[in-house]
Amino acid sequence: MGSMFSSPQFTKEQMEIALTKAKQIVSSNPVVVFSKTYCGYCTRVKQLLSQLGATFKVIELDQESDGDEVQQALLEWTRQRTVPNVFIGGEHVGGCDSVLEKHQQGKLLPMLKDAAAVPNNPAKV
Ligand SMILES: N[C@@H](CCC(=O)N[C@@H](CS)C(=O)NCC(=O)O)C(=O)O
Repeated sequence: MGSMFSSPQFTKEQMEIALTKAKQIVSSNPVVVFSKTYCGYCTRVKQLLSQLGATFKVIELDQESDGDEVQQALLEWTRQRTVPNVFIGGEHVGGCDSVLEKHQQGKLLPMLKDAAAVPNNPAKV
């Protein structure tokens, strides 16, 4: 019995590699959406970011050979296992609910601007 974040199916080295990869992607892109192609919540987030004119990097975990390791690494890093798992400006934002909430609060576009993920005069949604 390990902690709730233990990952008996992967080696420590696999997890280190996956975490390093996830952090490298997050630090080198203004917006990152860890996603799965069949996930409707992911589609919603990608749609909203597109409507806002944002540049964003999508990692479809169900299409990556190391997707399960990366998902496990994201759980250990962010305490979130589900997709979408969204980062803006290197900061963890959360899932679809969190992103939509930020948008409803009028906070999403400013975050995207701060991260230089949108042009100066993006379309309003
Ligand atoms: N409340 C979450 C729902 C996300 C969710 O349920 N995602 C599903 C896929 S549609 C998931 O990650 N399931 C676990 C998995 O795919 O490993 C959100 O707003 O992002």
